[in-house]
Amino acid sequence: MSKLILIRHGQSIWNAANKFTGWVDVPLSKQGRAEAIAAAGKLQNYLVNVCFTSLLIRSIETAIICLTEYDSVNGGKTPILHHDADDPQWHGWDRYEGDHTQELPIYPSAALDERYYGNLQGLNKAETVEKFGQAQVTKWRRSYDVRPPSGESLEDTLKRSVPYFRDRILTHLKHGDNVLVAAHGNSLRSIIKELDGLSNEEVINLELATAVPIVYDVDSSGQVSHKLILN
Ligand SMILES: O=C(O)[C@@H](CO)OP(=O)(O)O
Repeated sequence: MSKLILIRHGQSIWNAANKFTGWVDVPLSKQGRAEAIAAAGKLQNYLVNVCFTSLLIRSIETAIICLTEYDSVNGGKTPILHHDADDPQWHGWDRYEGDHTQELPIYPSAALDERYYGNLQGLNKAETVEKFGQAQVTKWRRSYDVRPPSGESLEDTLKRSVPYFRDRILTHLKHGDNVLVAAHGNSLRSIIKELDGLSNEEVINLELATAVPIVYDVDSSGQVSHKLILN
């Protein structure tokens, strides 16, 4: 049985400032780094073989912290980021084959990025409620198929994150790898919607705390059989 570990990044500086963040590439706050270190402690009994993150630094920082605090988690291997070789500015290190006995691959992908928050990005959430009302802002933040102005709905996010999950992440799980996925509130809500079979209405109430690992058991056919939240 493989382990799938999902973790929302630790608190970012804009989480602390209560700002809509989306694709703005804000780093972890000091508290967020401490949360990620605490999460690493909870993962001490889980050996990770491969890791996936978004392109955003808050998810990468969280992954790196989780994978560098304890040798029992990284198996004594060095985590190495494998960047997207399609970028025209790419330096060509993808030609580096690596040594899987010494190195733990981390694959960053835009498919796991936070939901694009459009015109709300950078705005304070409380001030946005004052301006547009709680009902409208709740619709923008939590409904399944309503888009925030010029942004992505959860459904839009699901349409990029879930195929990536099925193609890339589930393939590793079926082959017996334990996988860490460090991503975002809404990219993970969309993946959990699929894994837990939540309806469009049920997912509205799904909230993920920062840096709390969620561990699923996955068998070789890709079936999920157990869910454990490491509070
Ligand atoms: O601002 C964001 O990008 C997200 C996550 O922090 O916010 P929300 O809780 O509204 O999905």
